[in-house]
Amino acid sequence: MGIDNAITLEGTEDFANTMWPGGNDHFWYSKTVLSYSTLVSELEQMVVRMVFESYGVYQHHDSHKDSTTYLFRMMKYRGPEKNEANVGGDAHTDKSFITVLHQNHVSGLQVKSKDGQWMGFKPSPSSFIVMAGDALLGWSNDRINAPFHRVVMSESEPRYSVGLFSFIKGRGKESTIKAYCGV
Ligand SMILES: O=C(O)CCC(=O)C(=O)O
Ligand SMILES: [Fe+2]
Repeated sequence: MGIDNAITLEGTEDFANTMWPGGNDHFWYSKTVLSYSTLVSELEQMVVRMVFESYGVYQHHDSHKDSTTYLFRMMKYRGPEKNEANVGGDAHTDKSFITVLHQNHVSGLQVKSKDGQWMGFKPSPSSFIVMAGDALLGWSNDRINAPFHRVVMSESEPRYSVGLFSFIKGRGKESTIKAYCGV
């Protein structure tokens, strides 16, 4: 399930109205998603500022920020039944510029290293995972890798995760690092 324009009240209310048509008690939901997405978008923006700064293109940061939109997604993965194949998620890279993931205490997310090893980790409910997506790979002219990742469920408890995905609206190659610096 995904919510477009997740850092605007219109976006979160649109979603709540679709999920609970005619209901008027879902305002708490829109407000909760809005405040979560807004806070996590500040983390995303801090990472973007660091990236722009480290490549010496900080002067382009404001226009990038103005054209950023956020998608919020909630996920639930149940534990596998006996002898059942993986019930998690297939390996993929994200289409986003940056993805910020947060989850409960049940492990399952694995990230593929550049040398092809799948790496799992012990999750912490007070940590966030920040990952580059395909749009950042393209923006950086292949300097920043968008890692393959997947969810492999082995525990019986359900795994809950939420993701905030940033996207750049309506921008093409004219706003990539190559266009800024020629490399
Ligand atoms: O559930 C997770 O932690 C990962 C989800 C994911 O990879 C995605 O939604 O693109
Ligand atoms: Fe993903």
